[in-house]
Amino acid sequence: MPEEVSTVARLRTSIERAAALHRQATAAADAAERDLDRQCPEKVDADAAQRGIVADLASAAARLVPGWLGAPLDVAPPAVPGAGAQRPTHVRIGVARPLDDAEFPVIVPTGGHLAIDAEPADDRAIGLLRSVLLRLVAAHPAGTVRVRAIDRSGTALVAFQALIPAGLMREPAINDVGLRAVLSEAEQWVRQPSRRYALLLVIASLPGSVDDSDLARIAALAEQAPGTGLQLIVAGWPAGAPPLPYRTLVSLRRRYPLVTDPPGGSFGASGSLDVPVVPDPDPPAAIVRSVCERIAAHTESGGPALTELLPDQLWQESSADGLAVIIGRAGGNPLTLRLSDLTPHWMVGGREKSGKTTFIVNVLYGLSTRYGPDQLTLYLLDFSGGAGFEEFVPTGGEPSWLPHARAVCVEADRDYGRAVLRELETELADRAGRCEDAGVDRFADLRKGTELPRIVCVIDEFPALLRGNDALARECFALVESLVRRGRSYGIHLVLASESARTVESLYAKRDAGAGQFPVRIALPGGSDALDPLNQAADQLGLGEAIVNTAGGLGGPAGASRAHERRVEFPDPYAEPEIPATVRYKLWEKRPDDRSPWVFRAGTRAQLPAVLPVTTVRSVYLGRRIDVPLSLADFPLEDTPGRHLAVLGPSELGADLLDAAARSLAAQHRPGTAHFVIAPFVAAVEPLTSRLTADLTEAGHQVTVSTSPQCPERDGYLFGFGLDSAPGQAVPDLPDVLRNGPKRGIHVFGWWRGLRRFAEDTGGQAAPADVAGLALLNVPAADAAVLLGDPNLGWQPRPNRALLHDRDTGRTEVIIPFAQPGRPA
Ligand SMILES: Nc1ncnc2c1ncn2[C@@H]1O[C@H](COP(=O)(O)OP(=O)(O)OP(=O)(O)O)[C@@H](O)[C@H]1O
Repeated sequence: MPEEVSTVARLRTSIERAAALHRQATAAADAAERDLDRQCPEKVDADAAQRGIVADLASAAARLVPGWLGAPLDVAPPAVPGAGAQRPTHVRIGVARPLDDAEFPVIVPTGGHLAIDAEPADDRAIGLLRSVLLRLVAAHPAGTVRVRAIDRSGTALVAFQALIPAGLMREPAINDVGLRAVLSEAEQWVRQPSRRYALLLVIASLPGSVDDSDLARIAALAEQAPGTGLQLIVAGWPAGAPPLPYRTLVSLRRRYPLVTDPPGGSFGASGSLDVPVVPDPDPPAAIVRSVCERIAAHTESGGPALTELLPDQLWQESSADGLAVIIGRAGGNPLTLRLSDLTPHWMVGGREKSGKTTFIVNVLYGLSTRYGPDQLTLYLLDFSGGAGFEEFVPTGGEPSWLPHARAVCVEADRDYGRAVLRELETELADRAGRCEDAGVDRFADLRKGTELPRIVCVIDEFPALLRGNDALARECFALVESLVRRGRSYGIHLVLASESARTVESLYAKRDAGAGQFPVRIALPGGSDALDPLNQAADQLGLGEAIVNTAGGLGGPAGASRAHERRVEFPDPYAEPEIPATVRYKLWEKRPDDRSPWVFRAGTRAQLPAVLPVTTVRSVYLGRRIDVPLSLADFPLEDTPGRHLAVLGPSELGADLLDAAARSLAAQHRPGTAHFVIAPFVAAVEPLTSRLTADLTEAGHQVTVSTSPQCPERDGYLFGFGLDSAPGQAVPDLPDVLRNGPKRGIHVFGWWRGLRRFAEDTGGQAAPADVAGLALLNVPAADAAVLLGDPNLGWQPRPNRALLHDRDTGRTEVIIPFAQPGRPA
């Protein structure tokens, strides 16, 4: 709302300025006439004064309509078309001649519309329309204006045709179907205007079948246009229809052309400009064609492309003193931004779909082409819910990856985010130790004696990681704060992006963190909160534009030049998707080794790998730990009392966990050296236990299936599926087996769907002493806290996660449990 108000206010100011010029002209002409009427002896002087005023008006107008906007169009072109740096605010429509030999330009604001009203056969209307269109097309910075036209004849705009292949204009609509398509597009524009482009809706003539509802839609567009970059230029508006809102009318129906007040302004009491007006003539078609061809050529090579951000040769730079990357174009030139001691971390803000991921992806291509993997390591975490970094990891159809990437979190999970932050903190401590040993305190100095890559960790939508007040959020917060504060000295850099960058304020609100740690702020559309609250530089950005501020987001005095702040245009790398695809492939081909990044997808099931580690003490493998390399979550089977595992919770993953445990043990035994006793107490698990039995038997193991299971005397494993359904006591002497089994090589693995039966079967206690391993699936939080004797446990059951507790080591961790192949995620 405030934006609309200020747009309307600006519109009004510029209109009033134009109106004031005209009022002065009228007043001057009136004064001159009065002087003449009085047959004043000073008539000659009055004429001179009047000419002086007209000359002043002409030069004032010239300032508002420089170059193409105001110059006569039938002579040599006034300037290179499309080279303007600013959007036009006014455009000339003709000249006013208060005296036969003195004239000044008549100009109208581009924030309002232009309606031209003439007899059907009067060619002056279409000539004026073409003249205004030409001026606007030529004066806008190349490629920043789009033209949509409606022209029943289909021929009025042929001279502008070169704009069509350049994507700046479409074939004019010639009938009501085309008209409605154009109106729909303009309505969409008004709802979601681009700040990068202006839209000219040119109506050279309306189709004969146009009806009142079409006219109402056009009028509504005119009404809603101010502030959106949409301007209507309309010839042949039906005489009986209500006037278009916000328009200046040039009426050519009368003997003398009449120009009405511009919207929001007034020439005087009559409501029109009371001096003779000569509308601009039709511009020569050759000039129109040449302007459009040049604009089209500019446009094709106009917007920045990904290739502009990339070096000619891969991996030529050293990161010892910092990382540098071209992020886009500012004022037509490439703009380089650094991750270094002075600008260690960047913060990127922008509303949903403002191009944050695109901006970051550009930066990643720029960095990874300049620096080799020995100079740069990347950690990429996407909490935005998109698939932002998917292209950097192997996928089904595309085996390549970014060789610099160590970990890529495609579907975010706070546990994995914390794992990455912990790894970075460990790395930071290691580097700090190395610096101390070497007696240096800058990364650049440490690098003199050793090869060590700089690390860039990108966290898209980082507030998702820090939000909340649970232990995990607090730990992440502390880790980010530590990395922000100390990373610069050890070559560790953060790029944090968010829709609401304010979250980060709390990071540096703490005195010791210091706002200076985030000197680089990058505000995309809607990303003003990445800047200082008083800095409005990002209020008017379009897609593909950003404000880059290297002074912590601070603006400066109004009107002062800001050396620390640039407006940047950055490319859409997917505009030509084969370019990033080729770059990725080249980088991958040049990879120094075959280690692909660790890829984390929160919802993806984990499966028992075919090859397991060889260890002195046998372990069961139950899932993946949520650490950076997603290491195996194991439960070692020492021979001490209680080395058994209880899987708890009704989730069907309970059976899968026992299955993984059995298979992992089978893989560690030579055939014939272990006895597996399988006890399926619930019908639903029988397909699974049948497959398991068959596979273990095929591998040469001794397998007994029974619902009245007996424990082997030595070296055997009992797997009870759904023990809570077992009639009476499922396993004779279970408490004794639990206590004394392990020293005979006997271990029990049981899945109880309810906690009470588990307690009864294992000794009647809430936290049985003789089962050291607990894997909790969907066990309610309160029960879990009691079971583990930890009121601050904070375990919340969730899909595809289990809580693994080893009473003997005291370790409790969230794991991704192994699931049966084909188990839906
Ligand atoms: N420079 C650009 N030129 C043209 N289109 C662009 C440009 N940058 C981004 N876009 C387009 O804008 C859309 C949104 O971009 P992107 O996904 O990068 O935004 P985002 O802010 O990361 O979104 P989200 O809020 O989902 O995280 C995409 O369709 C993208 O192609």
